[in-house]
Amino acid sequence: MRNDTLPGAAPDSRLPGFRSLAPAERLAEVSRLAHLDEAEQALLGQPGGLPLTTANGMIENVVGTFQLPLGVAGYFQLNGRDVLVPMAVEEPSVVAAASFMAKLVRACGGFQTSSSTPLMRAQIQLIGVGDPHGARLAILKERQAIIDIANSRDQLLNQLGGGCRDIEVHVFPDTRRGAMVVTHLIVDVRDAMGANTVNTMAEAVAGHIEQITGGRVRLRILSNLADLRLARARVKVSAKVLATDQYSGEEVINGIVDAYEFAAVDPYRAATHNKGIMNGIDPVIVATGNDWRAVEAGAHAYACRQGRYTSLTHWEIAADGDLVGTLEIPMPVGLVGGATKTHPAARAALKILRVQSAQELAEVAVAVGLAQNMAALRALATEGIQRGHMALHARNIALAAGAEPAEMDWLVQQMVASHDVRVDYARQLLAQRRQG
Ligand SMILES: CC(C)(COP(=O)([O-])OP(=O)([O-])OC[C@H]1O[C@@H](n2cnc3c(N)ncnc32)[C@H](O)[C@@H]1OP(=O)([O-])[O-])[C@@H](O)C(=O)NCCC(=O)NCCSC(=O)C[C@@](C)(O)CC(=O)[O-]
Ligand SMILES: NC(=O)C1=CN([C@@H]2O[C@H](COP(=O)(O)OP(=O)(O)OC[C@H]3O[C@@H](n4cnc5c(N)ncnc54)[C@H](OP(=O)(O)O)[C@@H]3O)[C@@H](O)[C@H]2O)C=CC1
Repeated sequence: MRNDTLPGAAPDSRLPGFRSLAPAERLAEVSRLAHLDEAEQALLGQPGGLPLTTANGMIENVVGTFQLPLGVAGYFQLNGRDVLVPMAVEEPSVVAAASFMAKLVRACGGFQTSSSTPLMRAQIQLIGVGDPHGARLAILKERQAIIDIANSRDQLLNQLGGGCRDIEVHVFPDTRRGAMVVTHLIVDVRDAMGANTVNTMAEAVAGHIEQITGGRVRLRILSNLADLRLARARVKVSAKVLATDQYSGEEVINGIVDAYEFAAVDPYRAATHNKGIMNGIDPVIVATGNDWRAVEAGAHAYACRQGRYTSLTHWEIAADGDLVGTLEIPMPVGLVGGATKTHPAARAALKILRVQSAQELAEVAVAVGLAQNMAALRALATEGIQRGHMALHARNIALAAGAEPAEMDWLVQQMVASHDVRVDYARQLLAQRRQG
């Protein structure tokens, strides 16, 4: 049984004083809270968290490793459970925004999350049949035989309670290359992302499908539109909690719902709105060694499922006046396979998250995506994105302008106070200071 009340767990989402610590002190604090051992702590503290020998085994033609900052967002509350969220990302204000929303949402009961069974689809493309609808029924008649062949390829997955569960057959009678009959294997991949698992099964059943139909199989590959593997998060936030110094809670709620409606009707806005959601999701996917291209592809394809690109979130006003936000998207992530097992920092990130199944990880990612969208809409619908974002971006600008560590805080304060966060202005300030 997991201990859901960590020693040192904050009564709210703040990690008191955390942001003013040095990185090594923050790591020591997270290690204490997440029970990281000395080896894990040393690994996260070293550049990139990835030894070159391991990197060399992961991809081809390795010449080095590429590093990203790893931050930790304050405690998210998911179904009553406290979760520290590691986020690997290059963009300023993302970790701050996630932490901020974790704090606001906690005051209203936290995130409610759920997820479907981890079902992935593999597609087997069949061509060269004159009677595609007849071929479809012939394949469906062999449903159990096809499932059995698929399952014969992964005994371990079967033992773990997963495996091929069903098939679907889709007919495209009229493509420019003639009729196509596409068989889907529906596979419960348990705690794997599942691409390799289902691809192996798709290749295994191809010969049988050719025998049944007399056609020719071409592609045998998973679909990244993982619409049967959904993770969901919901928040309900009161006007009181959302109010700012300048805007009442009701104004903030109406602003967020207007912003949502804009994204719901206009694909130009929806692309940016959904990018804001992925600002939360991708850093969790990257930190845990998962395939962010697969998650991105699935999310954007899902956003188009009604024939037009639209918002992935929904924002509504409940009967009691509270703001209700929901997000339901494909979340093909794993705890085994891919880099999740080989990248040592990814293993440490999973330990910080204390997730025990791919479904739990999927639920965390979707909650952080919803939080990130809420933070962006709250800022956009009120004072605008630039003040909060640029104040944090100012550190990047100061670095780009060549500030030394001792000059950093001073330079950031100067730029933020004058509402002018630009490299040339930063250089000018530095030159003036250095001239005395
Ligand atoms: C940036 C904030 C949070 C400032 O928010 P604020 O109210 O100006 O700052 P604050 O100092 O009063 O802090 C409020 C809380 O934010 C967190 N926080 C604040 N600073 C830090 C920090 N340094 N380190 C860690 N946590 C921080 C922390 O939780 C803090 O609470 P406290 O701990 O003080 O009780 C807010 O303005 C915000 O949420 N803005 C949105 C930022 C955002 O969305 N960034 C993404 C980049 S823009 C983009 O790519 C997407 C977009 C916008 O185009 C998507 C779209 O269009 O929909
Ligand atoms: N279009 C795409 O998105 C594509 C992505 N990929 C890549 O595929 C990789 C992910 O593939 P994936 O299949 O997850 O990786 P793996 O094949 O490495 O891992 C899955 C295997 O792990 C074993 N396993 C052990 N424990 C479990 C468990 N609890 N639950 C489930 N399986 C378990 C299973 O059996 P056994 O040990 O018997 O194999 C399973 O087949 C990623 O690197 C991704 O980038 C590849 C091709 C295309």
